[in-house]
Amino acid sequence: MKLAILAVGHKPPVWVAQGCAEYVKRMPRELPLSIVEVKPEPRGSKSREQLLAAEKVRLLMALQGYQRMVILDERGADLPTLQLADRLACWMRSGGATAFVIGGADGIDEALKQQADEAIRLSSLTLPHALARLILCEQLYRAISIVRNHPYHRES
Ligand SMILES: C[S@@+](CC[C@H](N)C(=O)[O-])C[C@H]1O[C@@H](n2cnc3c(N)ncnc32)[C@H](O)[C@@H]1O
Repeated sequence: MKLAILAVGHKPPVWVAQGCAEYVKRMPRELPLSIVEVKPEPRGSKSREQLLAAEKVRLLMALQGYQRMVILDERGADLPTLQLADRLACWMRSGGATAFVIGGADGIDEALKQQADEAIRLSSLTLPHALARLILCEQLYRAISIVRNHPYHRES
């Protein structure tokens, strides 16, 4: 099964890119993780709805070929790490590529959110999208480590 993070945004800071690259590299061969950057709509005189609608079109293009869409949203469901690992194992059994969508500075279009299979949050805090990307990479690596009984994750 393949995983991808579809992130609305330009190149993140170097420390985010390096951190993400490290976790992408650590992912096992049977669960490759890629990061796809989706161009943000240029900010200007457009309304938030117009910006998000334009970004939605680009996200829908990028989502082609993925069978499962998981939206990252601070208002999404709480998914503790062990539950994320359970969910990941379940997705791996069902098969199909999974895309995680991270919005840009203004978030994600409401209609696109309604189309998602799941909406999860990493915290109840609003995170900058680059940081959300890095945390998600680490949590996906942690989750697959749990699934494979790798000692990266330690229970207290
Ligand atoms: C700066 S935030 C956008 C905040 C925007 N005001 C909103 O209403 O969603 C950019 C993106 O980062 C992700 N994000 C930010 N905080 C998050 C959190 N606590 N959990 C999951 N994703 C988060 C979401 O995908 C969000 O669309």
